[in-house]
Amino acid sequence: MNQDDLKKQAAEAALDYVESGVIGVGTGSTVNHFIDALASVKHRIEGAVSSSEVSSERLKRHGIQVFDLNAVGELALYVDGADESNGQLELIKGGGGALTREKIVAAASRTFVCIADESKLVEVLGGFPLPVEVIPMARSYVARELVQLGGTPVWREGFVTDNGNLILDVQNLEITDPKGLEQRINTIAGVVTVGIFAWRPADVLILGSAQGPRTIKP
Ligand SMILES: O=C[C@H](O)[C@H](O)[C@H](O)COP(=O)(O)O
Repeated sequence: MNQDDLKKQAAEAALDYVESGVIGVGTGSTVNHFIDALASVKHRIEGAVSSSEVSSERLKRHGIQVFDLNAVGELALYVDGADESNGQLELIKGGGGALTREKIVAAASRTFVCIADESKLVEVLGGFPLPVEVIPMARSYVARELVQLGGTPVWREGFVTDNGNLILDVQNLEITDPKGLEQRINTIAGVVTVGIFAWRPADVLILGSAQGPRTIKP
């Protein structure tokens, strides 16, 4: 099985968590499989809140209604992918640049089910360059501050987030204290969101593997 098959396997296993009402839907290639699978059970739900324009378009193409988060209350379920997860289900997210809306929808949801292929499970976060969304005028300042923290920020040139901001991908970080670093980077002026999800980790991690889907809870 290739990596994409494993993503699809994890995505389809997440359908077990879909009950009713409006559900939260994330962004990325694994979530694209989830959206396609969701279409087969769309009669169960009222619709979805989405974390990106790309996912909204895909949901609508399947005839799934997309709601504004402000128009619905707390969401029972959020399904999204990740770039890395540790055993506590603390995550790095934002490889697709959707981290800010993802963090908002995850925060507004009771249960966050993360779907990924098994290569995303790591001992220590930081092998994947950490995405940080920044206000455009703060790009150089924030980059200098991230260097002070021991990282090597690289501007994702040409990429603009759904919120009109920029992304710095921070290499060479060994994230031994995810909550501490999430908080620290959030205090840098000009940072909109850091892609560490430690204060709001996933509740369930479904990993696609050659042996079938594996579910991990912290
Ligand atoms: O901004 C993008 C998201 O955080 C994605 O969930 C993450 O990058 C994982 O993407 P994929 O499922 O394509 O590996």
